[in-house]
Amino acid sequence: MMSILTEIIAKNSDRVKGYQSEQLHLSMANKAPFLTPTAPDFRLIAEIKRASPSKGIIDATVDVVAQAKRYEALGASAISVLCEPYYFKGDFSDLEAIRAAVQLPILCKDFITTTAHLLKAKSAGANIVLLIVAALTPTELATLYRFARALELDVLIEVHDEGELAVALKLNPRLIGINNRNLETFAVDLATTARLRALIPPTITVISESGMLNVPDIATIKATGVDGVLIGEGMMRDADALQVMFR
Ligand SMILES: O=C(O)c1ccccc1NCC(=O)[C@H](O)[C@H](O)COP(=O)(O)O
Repeated sequence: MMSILTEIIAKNSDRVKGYQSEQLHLSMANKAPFLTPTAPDFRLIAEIKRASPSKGIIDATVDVVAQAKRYEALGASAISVLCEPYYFKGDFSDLEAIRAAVQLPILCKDFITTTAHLLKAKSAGANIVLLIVAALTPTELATLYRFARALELDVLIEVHDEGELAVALKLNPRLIGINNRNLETFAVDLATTARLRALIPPTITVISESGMLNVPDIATIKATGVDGVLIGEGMMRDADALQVMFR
């Protein structure tokens, strides 16, 4: 059976190939870095997510700029924008519109497998990109990581288990994301964060990703000592209920 990651990457291959021939305007400096010494102890990366493979439609008609401004007002440290169109109903135009409207760092949430895709993310205004260990060979990951860093992008390297974490740590990264969602079964296990967090040196900023829907979920994750959380569905459904954890 094809894994969902393989399926998503295959479905997007024509879109991604198109980035190789796009004329892009690149502004090199990262004017909104995520990894700053003044960052709060516990950060929120709030995600804009119309739909997902695990949940279907979440909010197909969301005003992405209004939602981003809401996240900024309630204390988010960064905004994650899904740019994948087929499974998440996102688009790079969302990222560009949000970039024009808010000052916060923006994470380009996409399934990046090529350097042209990194250039596309940079030119759209992203400050952070996601690289998923499970979607890349170690050599591809290293190449894309170095290319992204040369573009002055922060890189969130996403891991799901100890094996992927060992691959990520070889890059001496500054930022690691622990995904609580098993991408084969879509099952969420928040204990994944506690297990893997204990294996990551304290110099690395660690973000727990996925499956936090309410304040007790976030409190459970905060108690593991991670530096922040990335929340999509929970923020789309009831941002006001969760903001108490980030004030
Ligand atoms: O969310 C999914 O169903 C999903 C399925 C397959 C690959 C990736 C997927 N999600 C991408 C993400 O990383 C999440 O959007 C992000 O961690 C936020 O998750 P959540 O708070 O559970 O919406």
